[in-house]
Amino acid sequence: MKCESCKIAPPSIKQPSTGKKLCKKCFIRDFEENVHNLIVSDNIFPSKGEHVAIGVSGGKDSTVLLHVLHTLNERYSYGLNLHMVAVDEGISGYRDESLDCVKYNQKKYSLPLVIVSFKDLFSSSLDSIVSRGGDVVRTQSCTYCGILRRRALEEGTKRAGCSVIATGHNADDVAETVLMNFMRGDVKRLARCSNSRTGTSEVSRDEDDDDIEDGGCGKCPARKSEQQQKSVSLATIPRVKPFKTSYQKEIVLYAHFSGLKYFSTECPYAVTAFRGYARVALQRIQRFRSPCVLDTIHGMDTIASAAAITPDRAERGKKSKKKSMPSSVPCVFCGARCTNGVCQTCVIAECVKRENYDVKAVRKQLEKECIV
Ligand SMILES: Nc1ncnc2c1ncn2[C@@H]1O[C@H](COP(=O)(O)OP(=O)(O)OP(=O)(O)O)[C@@H](O)[C@H]1O
Repeated sequence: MKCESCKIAPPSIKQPSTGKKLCKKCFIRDFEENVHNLIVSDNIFPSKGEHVAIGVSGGKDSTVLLHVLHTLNERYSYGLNLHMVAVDEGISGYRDESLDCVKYNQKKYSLPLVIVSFKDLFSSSLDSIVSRGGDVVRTQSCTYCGILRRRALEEGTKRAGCSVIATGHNADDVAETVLMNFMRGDVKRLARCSNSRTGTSEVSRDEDDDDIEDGGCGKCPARKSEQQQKSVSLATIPRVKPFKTSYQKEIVLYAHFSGLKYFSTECPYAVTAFRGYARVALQRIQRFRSPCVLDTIHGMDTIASAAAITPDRAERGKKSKKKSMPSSVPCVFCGARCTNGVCQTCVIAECVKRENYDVKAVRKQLEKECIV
């Protein structure tokens, strides 16, 4: 039997997305070409010379992203200046080990690396936030972590002098997010969550997250300092997902065939959050209808673009603008756009600082103290 692509080498794998039997070399090339095609068709990196911060956790997705972007940047002369940004949340026995992989890859690719830690930014590691917050925080640790991590990733991006963040979110992640937002009836997030490039200045930060369990903007610092004031203009750092249409299974196979070194242990705080239900549902449906992941994404893209361009919808949008879209305002602490005057990241950072994990109560206090 011969590889269905080159018709020369024996096949090593049945490609999960197409069912084609491919040899190792053709599989790798095909994976890379698919990512390149998305980068070109979605104009993911519009400017040559752009400084791109790759969010690297040491896990499989971001390790493969680093390798593929490095490869494609050279092969197709994108002219990108690649940087690595890692967030140390302070999870002992987990993040410290995955950061070893990050450091190994930093040497391998000789790219600049910035590491930002929760301890540095929020004066507490995730371990101590969880141990001080008890069950209330433990059950929502992914939400706390996601919101603060996103803020940290942006701070790292700024420190690295980059204008865009690339993350390893893959097709499975994006399809799960579409389902989650759909099931929550969160139309605003739904309209954006399948975009391969997000984070524009018109969008309220509180509505512009993609991988956070329970909302939150991740865009603003905890305290309004002179240096952070300067960062306000960077509160709109765009984020790109070059793996938006790459299956998780193929990313793992790619890492294996390319001999990439990554950290694969599950985070000790991983809980069965809402995302878990969406994941299980998609996995079950995939057994009967294998393309359902990409179909969900493409379906969402089509609906989102149709909704944006239908003239009658635009007309209705104008008429009902005031009612349907609460206008976004700058957060009083950091200036990032939000809906209530204090963005969710500042609220969460304040919860950590005050050691009061009643998020609603802290929000109320902050609003009372800060919004006249
Ligand atoms: N600690 C971190 N530092 C820097 N970037 C991160 C970190 N954690 C996550 N990211 C970025 O966010 C993306 C999605 O992370 P998430 O934890 O949801 O997925 P994952 O499948 O575990 O990713 P990975 O396999 O890369 O760890 C990662 O691919 C990476 O680009």
